[in-house]
Amino acid sequence: MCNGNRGEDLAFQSFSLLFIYKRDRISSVSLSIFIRLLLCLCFVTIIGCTWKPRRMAHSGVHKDRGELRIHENLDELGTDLAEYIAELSEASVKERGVFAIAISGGSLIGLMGKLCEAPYNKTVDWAKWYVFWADERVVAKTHADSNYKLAKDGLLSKVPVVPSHVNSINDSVSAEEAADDYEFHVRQLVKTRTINVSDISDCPKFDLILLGMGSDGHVASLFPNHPVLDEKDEWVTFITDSPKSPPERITFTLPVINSASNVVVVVTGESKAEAVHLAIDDVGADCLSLPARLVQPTKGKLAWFLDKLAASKLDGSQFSE
Ligand SMILES: O=C(O)[C@H](O)[C@@H](O)[C@H](O)[C@H](O)COP(=O)(O)O
Repeated sequence: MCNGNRGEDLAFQSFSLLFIYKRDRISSVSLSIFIRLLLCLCFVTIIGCTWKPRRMAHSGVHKDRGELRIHENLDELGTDLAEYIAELSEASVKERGVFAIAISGGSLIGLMGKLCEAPYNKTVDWAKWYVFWADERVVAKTHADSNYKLAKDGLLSKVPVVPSHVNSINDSVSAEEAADDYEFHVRQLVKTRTINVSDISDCPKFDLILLGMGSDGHVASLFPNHPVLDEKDEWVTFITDSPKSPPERITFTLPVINSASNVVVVVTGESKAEAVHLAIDDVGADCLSLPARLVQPTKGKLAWFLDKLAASKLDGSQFSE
């Protein structure tokens, strides 16, 4: 019972006890034991009234589109996402001694914010993190459109990552040169196994690639019907005609995304519900051009972190608890 009645009951019990003590002269020892028990009862009652279990609105495994983690609200999604990333980090550091994570831009960074709070700001082995971008806008790193600036301001400046482990793009060259330069840099870190390598495709095998998704189903800077979706050899490519501003970007290609050990797609809001439905449910051939539909890790694990609004058009019959 978590309401005022409990408080009244406790007050009545305490008063009754004091009355009996005076009348029957109960020993002060028994009285102090009883009062301690009463205080413990109060504490347990208060905890019982305030503790909220971390509730996931729904979780399940889609028959071939990975794990769905659907949340009531952004706060709960952020808590679950932080825990998920922390667990992947711990497992990777244990296995490989490092955690190579590639992030995207957009609302994803804000939803990662709980990693900057207790306990993760202290429990995550941040010194073992190597941070990369799954896509980046070709603008100065100080520009408001920069994904590096977004992540630095919203996450990296608040946790003790090693600055030299933060791998941003060369922002002083053209989009094509920035893509070539970034790919060369990734190749060097694959050689040292800071980034793992896929035993199937020789692609870099990031421990985790975090993606957002647009309402058109784009992920990273891979947009619908764009030729870069067919890029099979390069690890990092570039576009100069992004339908989402700014126009010039570099991006991981699908072979790199699908070689990752873990891919997480974080999508929130009703405006994305149709794209989520097309990216996850079996809706026939017309969804195959959707970039998010083409995210299908070869051996890695795919997980979707959704709020209820983004998940509102999903066909629940296609996934099991
Ligand atoms: O550089 C970018 O623009 C992002 O990497 C992009 O892929 C983003 O993740 C999606 O557009 C979703 O963005 P929102 O979550 O902000 O809608």
